[in-house]
Amino acid sequence: MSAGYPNIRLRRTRATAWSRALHREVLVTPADLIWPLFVTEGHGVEEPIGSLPGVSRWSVDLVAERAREAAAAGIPCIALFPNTQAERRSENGAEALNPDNLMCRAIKAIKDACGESLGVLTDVALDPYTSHGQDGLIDDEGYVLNDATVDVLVGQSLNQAAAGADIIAPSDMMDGRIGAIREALEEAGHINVQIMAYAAKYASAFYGPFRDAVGSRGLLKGNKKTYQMDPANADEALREVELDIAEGADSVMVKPGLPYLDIALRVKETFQVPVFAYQVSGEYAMIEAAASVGAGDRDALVLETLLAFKRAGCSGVLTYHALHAARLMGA
Ligand SMILES: NCc1[nH]cc(CCC(=O)O)c1CC(=O)O
Ligand SMILES: [Mg+2]
Repeated sequence: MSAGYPNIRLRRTRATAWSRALHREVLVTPADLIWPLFVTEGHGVEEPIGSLPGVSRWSVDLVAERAREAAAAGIPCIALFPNTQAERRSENGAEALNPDNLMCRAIKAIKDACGESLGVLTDVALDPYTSHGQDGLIDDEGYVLNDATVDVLVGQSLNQAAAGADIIAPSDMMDGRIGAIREALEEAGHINVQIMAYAAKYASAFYGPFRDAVGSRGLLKGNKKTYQMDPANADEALREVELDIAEGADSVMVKPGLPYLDIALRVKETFQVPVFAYQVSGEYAMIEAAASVGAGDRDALVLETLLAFKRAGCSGVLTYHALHAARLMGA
């Protein structure tokens, strides 16, 4: 008698819906989702973003409404990104340090609206504030300066924490910024403000629509390859993660998402820390484009990709589909 077929038939457990449900290895629920939201000036303003169909920038009053909807749908956390007006952008991104900037006003409005029912994650990097669209301070050749940038990022982080941010998420990829930010938060008494490090962030072609959303695409000359990672590298991602954990990160992120699932899995298996993936703007646009030409069912595509992140060991996913997905799961 053979040890395999026909005694072993892997199709047995797949034969019925109840059995498939019983044997499912991972689940994705609304509690796995972080919803990125774009903020713009004004009152009662919604600005659709052309390259991100279905995603808009919202004025502070309306972003607080979106946040309430997220909490009601069971989403635990939102992520905020500001579209800073051109006249408030500058060479050194000083608006990032303004305690009354768009970001800080949005944080306060959301915390007022939602209190402890919703976490607010804030992006730390200078690209929404610089006139050149780079994430840091640049020298005469346009090279992004590491240590001088870290000093500004520390100030930006303290500014966001003072406004009420729950999770500081540095997306700049400067060396040493997690340790510097952690130390400053501790000194300022923000001992329970978390840091989610964009630890393994790649110089990716999938960020285009995001740069439209924050208004930096037209400003950016060149690329971000001197600080974001080379898509060819995986071992290097583990070194990035190891350092950020040692410097005090509470959780780490891999970005983009689906094309880098191998990185997420290796990080999880190597370090056993909370790992998040950012399913970025270009990935969202790809799913929307596929669905719009009938190449796949939108809802099924969305849910399948979210499940893939859970299978790869992620604690959660930043996705522009979050509210829609949470409602699908609740249905
Ligand atoms: N600090 C920049 C930043 N923070 C989040 C994203 C991309 C997110 C997305 O594409 O959805 C980017 C783009 C970039 O590095 O140019
Ligand atoms: Mg690093």
